[in-house]
Amino acid sequence: MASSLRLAPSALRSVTARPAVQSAAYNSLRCYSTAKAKSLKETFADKLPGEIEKVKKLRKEHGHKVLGEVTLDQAYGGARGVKCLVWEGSVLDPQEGIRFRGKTIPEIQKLLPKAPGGEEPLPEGLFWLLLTGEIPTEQQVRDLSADWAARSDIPKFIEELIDRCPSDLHPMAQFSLAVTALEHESAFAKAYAKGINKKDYWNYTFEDSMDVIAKLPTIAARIYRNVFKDGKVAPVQKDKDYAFNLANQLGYGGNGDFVELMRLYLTIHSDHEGGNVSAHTTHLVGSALSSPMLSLAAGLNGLAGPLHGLANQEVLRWLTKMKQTIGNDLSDKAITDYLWSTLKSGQVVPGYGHAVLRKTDPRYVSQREFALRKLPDDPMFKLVSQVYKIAPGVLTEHVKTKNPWPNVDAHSGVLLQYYGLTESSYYTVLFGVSRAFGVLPQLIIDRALGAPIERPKSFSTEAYAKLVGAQL
Ligand SMILES: CC(=O)SCCNC(=O)CCNC(=O)[C@H](O)C(C)(C)COP(=O)(O)OP(=O)(O)OC[C@H]1O[C@@H](n2cnc3c(N)ncnc32)[C@H](O)[C@@H]1OP(=O)(O)O
Ligand SMILES: O=C([O-])CC(=O)C(=O)O
Repeated sequence: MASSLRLAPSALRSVTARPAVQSAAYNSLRCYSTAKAKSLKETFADKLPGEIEKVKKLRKEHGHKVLGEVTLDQAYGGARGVKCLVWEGSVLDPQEGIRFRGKTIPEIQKLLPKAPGGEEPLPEGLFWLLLTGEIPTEQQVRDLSADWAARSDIPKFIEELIDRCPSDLHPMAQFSLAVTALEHESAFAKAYAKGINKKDYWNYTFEDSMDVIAKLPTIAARIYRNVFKDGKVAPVQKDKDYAFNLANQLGYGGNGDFVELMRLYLTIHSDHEGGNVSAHTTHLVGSALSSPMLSLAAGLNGLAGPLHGLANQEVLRWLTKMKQTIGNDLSDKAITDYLWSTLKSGQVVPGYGHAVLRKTDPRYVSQREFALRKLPDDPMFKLVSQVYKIAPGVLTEHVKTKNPWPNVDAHSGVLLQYYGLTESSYYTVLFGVSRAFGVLPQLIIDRALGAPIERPKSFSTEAYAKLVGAQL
């Protein structure tokens, strides 16, 4: 691995050449500052040789050390706790929650650049942080907004593909279809077909990742406007930030609080280390050198499952049904009874529990704080707060659940519905836009570090029995 990790001179040279798509709009936005800031690609390329050396040294000196043992229960139990993935952007502590490159959510809320007059961090800054480990300057973030806006056009055939989807095809299926179809634009796939040196993989992965992220708001908004509104999508405003454009294309750009919510939402839903279904899938599919488009689409298909990202849709539906059942009676007893009726019918309480977390998710906390500031009197927020008071006790009494506390999905829907985005079947698409900000930086890093094809070992039950000395 060691020698294959060195960066080809061609890859280093090409980082300074901006892709043609950045052109006019990009240059017009340079008015934010006259001095040229180092671009994201240059920053990453500068750091790369050091990162490669770091991993090389670590593996050379400690590669033989044992990280832990794997029990038979872990093999049957969804590989919970097995240490076998590398993920640079974030690490999840069961008690404390997520840290992005070592920084907590309150810290990144403080440190990352904001939009003029805004309070929430810009997701552009988070993407920069996840890829490079550095906090970008305001100008670097503005340049990134401009770069993405300049790359945002989607091919006509993808517009038509989305338009031809039946309106009762789930928005996540439409989203995944459109992202898969972006394969047509993949610089990585085209270069690979021609034949490229493996040391150049990251360069094409970077360009594809930037293109995909840039196009997601237009794709996501087209799905929303087709399924739920008049089918018309506003053009991307090239001088505005990413979250503003997403909000505006959805049809909510006139509400500054919703735009701020999108900035927070896209930032906090991005990354949750490498083992969750969407991150792991994107990484796994990418390890076969499938393009970033195909890898992300695979991850989105995983995010669309109800135990993962679709839980945000399930939470709002569950809360709405609860409201229909208990009406205005938000007493402890009414909520307790409803929770037990869900559990006794063999269903999960959506938005509660987690495979790793053992405390309230800090992403839940940051959304709750937003709600306390912006919508303290909203009836659905009051219901969410009351469930937060009661559910952990009920789930503890139920015994089964290892974590009785709420996760990110327990709070996101209530914020969206407050601003009029009530179509819960759409919610996971927004999660998917954000998740691209977490999984694509790692895909670039994977290719830059020469990560191999992923292939863990499996056994049949008979073979495991033999391995542990059991008679079946
Ligand atoms: C962005 C995200 O993906 S965050 C997670 C979103 N998903 C949800 O909110 C759905 C509800 N929660 C769950 O289903 C689970 O807590 C998961 C999928 C998140 C984690 O699953 P696990 O790591 O297997 O949880 P855990 O070890 O606590 O599960 C033990 C048992 O408790 C049950 N359990 C866990 N959470 C809940 C819950 N919220 N309601 C009822 N039962 C639960 C499990 O189904 C399992 O039951 P089983 O033994 O009959 O199979
Ligand atoms: O970490 C997990 O398993 C699920 C989760 O919260 C996420 O992916 O955001």
